[in-house]
Amino acid sequence: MNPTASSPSPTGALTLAQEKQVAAAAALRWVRDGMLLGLGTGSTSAQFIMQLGAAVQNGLKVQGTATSLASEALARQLGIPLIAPRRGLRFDLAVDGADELDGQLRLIKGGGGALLREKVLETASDYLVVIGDSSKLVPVLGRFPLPLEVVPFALPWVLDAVEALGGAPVVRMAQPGATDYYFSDQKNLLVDCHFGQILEPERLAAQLKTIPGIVEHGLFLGLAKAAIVVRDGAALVLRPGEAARPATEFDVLP
Ligand SMILES: O=C(CO)[C@H](O)[C@H](O)COP(=O)(O)O
Repeated sequence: MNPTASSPSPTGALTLAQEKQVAAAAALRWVRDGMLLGLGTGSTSAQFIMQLGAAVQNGLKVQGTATSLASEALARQLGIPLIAPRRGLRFDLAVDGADELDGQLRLIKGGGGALLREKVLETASDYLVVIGDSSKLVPVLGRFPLPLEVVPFALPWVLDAVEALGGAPVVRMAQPGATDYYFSDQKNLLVDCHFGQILEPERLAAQLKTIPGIVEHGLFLGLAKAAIVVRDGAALVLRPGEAARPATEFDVLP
């Protein structure tokens, strides 16, 4: 699982919790009046939602839809206007964390259990920016186990199928050491799968799509248009095929 928020960052300058705040602040600069926003899930997204809430209290006019009940509750508590899913709804910008991202902005998501709503909402977004502390950018995906959202009835066969693909599946429990399962907001199970280094994420994603009972997998491929990660205490903007560059106050969405 991810390092804890109070862990020192690999670059040592800030704690990971402080890095999440820095990444969230850089993403907030991309938000403009009138935008419809997708709100992510997890500790980094919570930082973004809290900073967005403060901006809304200072007069920023946006509306959002959250990728989890937890993020929805946080946004509501902060006074961020929320919109329910409806036909034709598209978001100008979605801001979310990730468990891992590589240089092509391919992601593993779902450590917070919200991968299904995240994929739905981020597919309905014109622009997804991933925000992360310095632990999230990796050369090759796969150190973090790949989460799958699974219909409970299908669990035994999904476990067999994942093993047949060379994975080592672990059903997520409600708490470490608990005997009851973790359930998603949709009342499905989460299965965390160790595949070793995922050298061909597109191939694995296609294979997982053929397994009945897997509602969605945590590989997000071709969805993120940018990432904001923190290195040496500063936010860097990554875009596929471009050199990393410092985030600046002049950044706007392309
Ligand atoms: O995919 C997610 C939730 O389903 C999160 O974005 C991911 O787990 C990262 O979380 P955090 O920001 O707490 O490290």
